[in-house]
Amino acid sequence: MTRSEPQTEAYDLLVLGSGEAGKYIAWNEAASGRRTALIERRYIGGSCPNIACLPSKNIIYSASVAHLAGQAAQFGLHPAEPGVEMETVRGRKRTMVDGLIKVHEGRFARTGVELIRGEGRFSGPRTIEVALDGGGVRVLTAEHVVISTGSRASIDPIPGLVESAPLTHVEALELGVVPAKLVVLGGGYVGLELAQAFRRLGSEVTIVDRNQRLLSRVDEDVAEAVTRSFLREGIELVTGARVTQVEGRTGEQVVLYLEGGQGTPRVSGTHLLVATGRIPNTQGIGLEAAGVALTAAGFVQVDECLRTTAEGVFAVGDCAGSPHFTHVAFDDHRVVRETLAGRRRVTTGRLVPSCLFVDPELAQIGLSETEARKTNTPYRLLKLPMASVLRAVTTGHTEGFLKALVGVDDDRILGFTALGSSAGEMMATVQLAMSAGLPYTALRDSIFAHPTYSEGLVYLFSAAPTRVV
Ligand SMILES: Cc1cc2nc3c(=O)[nH]c(=O)nc-3n(C[C@H](O)[C@H](O)[C@H](O)COP(=O)(O)OP(=O)(O)OC[C@H]3O[C@@H](n4cnc5c(N)ncnc54)[C@H](O)[C@@H]3O)c2cc1C
Ligand SMILES: NC(=O)c1ccc[n+]([C@@H]2O[C@H](COP(=O)([O-])OP(=O)(O)OC[C@H]3O[C@@H](n4cnc5c(N)ncnc54)[C@H](O)[C@@H]3O)[C@@H](O)[C@H]2O)c1
Repeated sequence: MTRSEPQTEAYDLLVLGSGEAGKYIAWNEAASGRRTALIERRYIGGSCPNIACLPSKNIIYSASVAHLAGQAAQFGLHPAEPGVEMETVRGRKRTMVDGLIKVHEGRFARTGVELIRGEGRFSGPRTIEVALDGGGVRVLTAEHVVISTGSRASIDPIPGLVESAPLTHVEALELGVVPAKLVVLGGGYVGLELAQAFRRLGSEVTIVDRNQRLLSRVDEDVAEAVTRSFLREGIELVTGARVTQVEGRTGEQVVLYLEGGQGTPRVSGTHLLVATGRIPNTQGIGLEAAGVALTAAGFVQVDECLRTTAEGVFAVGDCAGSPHFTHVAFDDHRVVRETLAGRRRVTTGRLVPSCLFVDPELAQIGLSETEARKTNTPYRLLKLPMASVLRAVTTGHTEGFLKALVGVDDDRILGFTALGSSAGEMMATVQLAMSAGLPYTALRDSIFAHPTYSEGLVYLFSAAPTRVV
């Protein structure tokens, strides 16, 4: 008996993966009348609302409440009996995620995007075969296709690592128990945020990183301040370490054998979290059949308008090698939207902010001091301790500093770093000034409400040495 081949169904637009850029492109195009389908194998709305940004910030917030509760006496309150119910912490996160999924489903329905649940794979140019979740196959083709398949946690080929069944962020954010002793491999964004959160929820935590210091790409004074605050909270750090072997199983007992690492031969724990970077989801999805080329690093090769090497096919977000942030993926959607509309918007020259959600928070935009020195860019340096920001004095959150680089030939703001409470919010104000090309004096001379954290910007920029004309 021969099985009949599924008929090819024609669309105006197909999107593979429902991450940030992909979903917005789909919603936008469908709302303007194009017949659009989006294929998603698991996470409605992509990683951000399901397994990444938002659930991690939800759990980080629970951890910060636990941390504050531990300091109750300082605020004149009777200290609460310490105790974290991780199942409740997880329940709060799950409720949020369920709500976000409903919001996404509503938007798919309202905009008229056909949401197809299944695993998609190119079978030819602008043609995708979908193995449907409920069984069966559909073959879809379209005038335009957007690849928005994201990335996943990378697991290095270290002997015994896979066998130890380590947690990635996905499993760590689903824990119903607080690990007694958590080893975090990788002290980057994911590692630092989750290490501090689990420490505050009650775990003993050790971070192991191959670099000589944490945050190797940020200015030394910033990295030192973050390191100090981590050590003060009792987080152990082993840097400059190469893991040669892993033994045991996560959830029971794991041992990491090290070379380097300031002479620490091994670290052990009950749980291992791997946070050593990302791998783009670009393998096994038939990109060869679609005529879509990859870069040497495995990202989809794109031009400044996010067009791939195949006519009519775009790639966006992590899989296209855009800086791995949800706000950048969102901007990728604008680039494709404008390109589809025949207008020009590009990815080059974007001012990309970042915010690391540790406490104190670390927000950065533009040029760092390290980059300025590397590129021989002259600058005036302004620095203000958070202890001089009156809002911080009222809350007691005085750790950290504000730092800005201002031009020497003009008054442009070249870069800004905030390490402190509400750092991300303060950065947004500076970012707006930078993108509008305003001189630093516009912030210096503004009237910001007192006492807000942003008021600190007035004091920071008032400290600028006068430009020699
Ligand atoms: C723990 C963690 C915390 C983070 N926190 C932040 C933060 O605070 N702020 C920030 O800006 N960024 C943060 N990021 C980064 C951010 O999550 C990513 O940059 C962003 O989600 C990338 O979006 P994307 O659209 O490229 O991919 P994704 O959101 O990963 O979407 C890709 C989607 O495609 C689907 N898919 C893949 N292949 C197929 C296929 N063959 N068929 C069907 N569907 C498929 C996947 O299931 C997924 O839903 C964090 C990342 C992690 C891991
Ligand atoms: N707040 C945010 O915006 C946020 C939060 C989480 C993640 N993200 C995004 O997700 C990306 C991925 O995060 P990540 O933390 O997985 O990667 P990362 O690149 O930020 O950090 C990886 C760290 O692991 C270390 N490392 C790599 N291999 C190692 C090994 N074998 N042994 C020891 N150390 C090793 C690296 O030296 C580095 O410090 C980030 O770059 C960021 O773009 C953003």
